[in-house]
Amino acid sequence: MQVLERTTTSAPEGRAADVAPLIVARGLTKAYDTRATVLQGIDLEIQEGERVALIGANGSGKSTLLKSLIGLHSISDGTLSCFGHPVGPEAGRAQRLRMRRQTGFVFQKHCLVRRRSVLSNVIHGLFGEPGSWRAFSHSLAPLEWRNRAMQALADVDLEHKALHRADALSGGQQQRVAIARAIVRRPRLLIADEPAASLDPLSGHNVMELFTHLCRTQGITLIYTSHDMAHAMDYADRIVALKRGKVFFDRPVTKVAPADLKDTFDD
Ligand SMILES: Nc1ncnc2c1ncn2[C@@H]1O[C@H](COP(=O)(O)OP(=O)(O)OP(=O)(O)O)[C@@H](O)[C@H]1O
Repeated sequence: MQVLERTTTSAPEGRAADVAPLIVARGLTKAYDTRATVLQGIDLEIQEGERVALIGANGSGKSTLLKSLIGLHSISDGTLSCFGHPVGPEAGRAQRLRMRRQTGFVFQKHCLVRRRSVLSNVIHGLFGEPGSWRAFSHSLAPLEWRNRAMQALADVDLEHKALHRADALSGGQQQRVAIARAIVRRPRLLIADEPAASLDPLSGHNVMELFTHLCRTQGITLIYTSHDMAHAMDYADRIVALKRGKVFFDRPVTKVAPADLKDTFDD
């Protein structure tokens, strides 16, 4: 693939400084049950085009925050808006669907359908579009969806594997297929929960480089969690550190010192 060179991080070019944030959270609080509050009054604004790394110790609330920000988890208190609209029960079905269409998801376990072709797996990213049953297989999908999926595969440099079975690919290649599945909707926002955690160092590096490339070329906003501090420092514009469900620090990556990272993980 063409994106092996390590690049320096910078905000995407051409971003207007005065546009409304893509995500605004105020006093965001989340409790799964009455015994423990997992997120405690999070204030956060994320601008369009930013790459934001969420870091923190196990159980600090990174995944919960990631999923809450886009309405996959309900919040217990506070306010939250995404794409300029409120997230939560007050958002109607049409609005939730609109939000989903603008968001791509990548998780540590890519959950591809092993026996299906790579192309079909990418087309599965179009479930939720009108006529979704056609997204079941590439042979049912309209030409326009197949073309979009081939373009997404080209973006992750896997066009040549389109008709291979998903389980015939390496772990790193399968994660790139999962990224193609996430970007086939042409999302404004990509949410990635430990996207490189199950990959070897080189494949992990390639996946993070690929995110950087997609964000730069397609203007996608990226929010990802990582336990790998090199992945946080090298591929984000900004780091949000959580400690016991609160924001411990939130600053541009250029202003994060090694001591900040150490303090994040100290008890
Ligand atoms: N579905 C759930 N139901 C109940 N409690 C949950 C649920 N998901 C997470 N938790 C709890 O919320 C807390 C934060 O979990 P979360 O997965 O958000 O943390 P994390 O920082 O992503 O952790 P890790 O780095 O281990 O993935 C933990 O105490 C966890 O047990």
